Amino acid sequence: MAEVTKDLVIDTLRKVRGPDLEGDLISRNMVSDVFIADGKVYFSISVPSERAEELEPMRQAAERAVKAIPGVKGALVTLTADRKAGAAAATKPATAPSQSPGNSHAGHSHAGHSHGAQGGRAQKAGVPGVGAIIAVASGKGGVGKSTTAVNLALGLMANGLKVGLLDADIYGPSVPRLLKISGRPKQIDNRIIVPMENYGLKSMSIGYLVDEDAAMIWRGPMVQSAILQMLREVAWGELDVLIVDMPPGTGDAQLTMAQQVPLAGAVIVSTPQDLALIDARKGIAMFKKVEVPLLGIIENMSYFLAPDTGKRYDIFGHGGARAEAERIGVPFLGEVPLTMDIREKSDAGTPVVVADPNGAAAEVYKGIARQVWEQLAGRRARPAPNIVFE
Ligand SMILES: Nc1ncnc2c1ncn2[C@@H]1O[C@H](COP(=O)(O)OP(=O)(O)OP(=O)(O)O)[C@@H](O)[C@H]1O
Repeated sequence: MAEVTKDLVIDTLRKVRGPDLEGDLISRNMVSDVFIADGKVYFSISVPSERAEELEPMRQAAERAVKAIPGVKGALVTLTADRKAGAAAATKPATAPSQSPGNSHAGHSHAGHSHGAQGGRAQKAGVPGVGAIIAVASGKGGVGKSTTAVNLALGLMANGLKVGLLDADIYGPSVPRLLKISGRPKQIDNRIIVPMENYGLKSMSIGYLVDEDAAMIWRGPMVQSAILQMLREVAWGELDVLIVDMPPGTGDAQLTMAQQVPLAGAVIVSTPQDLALIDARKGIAMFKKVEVPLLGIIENMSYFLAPDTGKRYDIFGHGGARAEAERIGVPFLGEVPLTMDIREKSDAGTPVVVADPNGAAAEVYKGIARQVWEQLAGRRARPAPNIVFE
């Protein structure tokens, strides 16, 4: 079979329309460098950050077009925020005039810093047998939050801890697929649900309980009670840590959830681009509001790791999350590379940490898991401070 070349990919992308159906991706100069390794094609498309969501179909069209090239075994296309070359990630983002992470992006009331203190953590009872509950959140969808949550949970297990995973994404549960679990959980005493288990990881998800479309029509209060039930009426047993895969975004629903679940800490997943970082700041502001300690930021799809040579390429403006974490004084927990392996293994329901436990990606997740655990331990050793950053 003919070898797939960069020129061939570029020619194909000339046929993919640009935003507003004007021109094509190449003539509009929107495509990053194209990498090809082992028949798989990787590149990113620059878009104005405010149009990212709306341009998702364009990303999909590009991915489809490239996958259709004879000889192409796979394509991984991401959107990146439109940032002119030269605006190094390490410098303060020129597009973000906000003064502090807590103010301008939260979209909620700015009235006073004591907000949320009354509804604060003290009132929330823990879950018997569960040592610590940690939320994995992201400001926006599609940054790889669920993939990170699952591999982080398995990474904690690989470090010798007893771990559970609660999928709090009622409208788009991904844990059943990521852990390749189907069927319904058992009930004991007509009330307590036995968590489902695969790879030694106990998990609970709305996807185990109702048919796919059923939860879509639920309203706020039903969603909340479902979450609390999955948290409290499940026979988790003794766990060192329960990871909660939060729903994406930072709206009121997420805020309520962050308020109701007795969280010991939160981890924010972000991609390197400004676009996701702005959203990450919203996530940080949200946890600050409900006084949940921020354990740190994980940068996902941070750099591209070529599968054949193992060489690292910083094609996505890598480093944005680390710089942002440093700027606002939040721990930086680590960088996860963009690899076809992570995507394919996730999609097949065999997360890399179990599929290839000694591989490079698994080591990355295990390292991040150690960082998370250390952050948590560090915070517990100190007499619970209310304000955890700034
Ligand atoms: N480091 C990575 N390398 C390659 N692909 C990745 C990586 N992280 C996540 N992905 C892929 O990106 C896609 C989105 O990931 P995931 O579903 O975890 O995101 P999410 O933020 O939880 O999304 P949503 O908000 O829609 O639930 C998936 O196809 C996943 O396999």
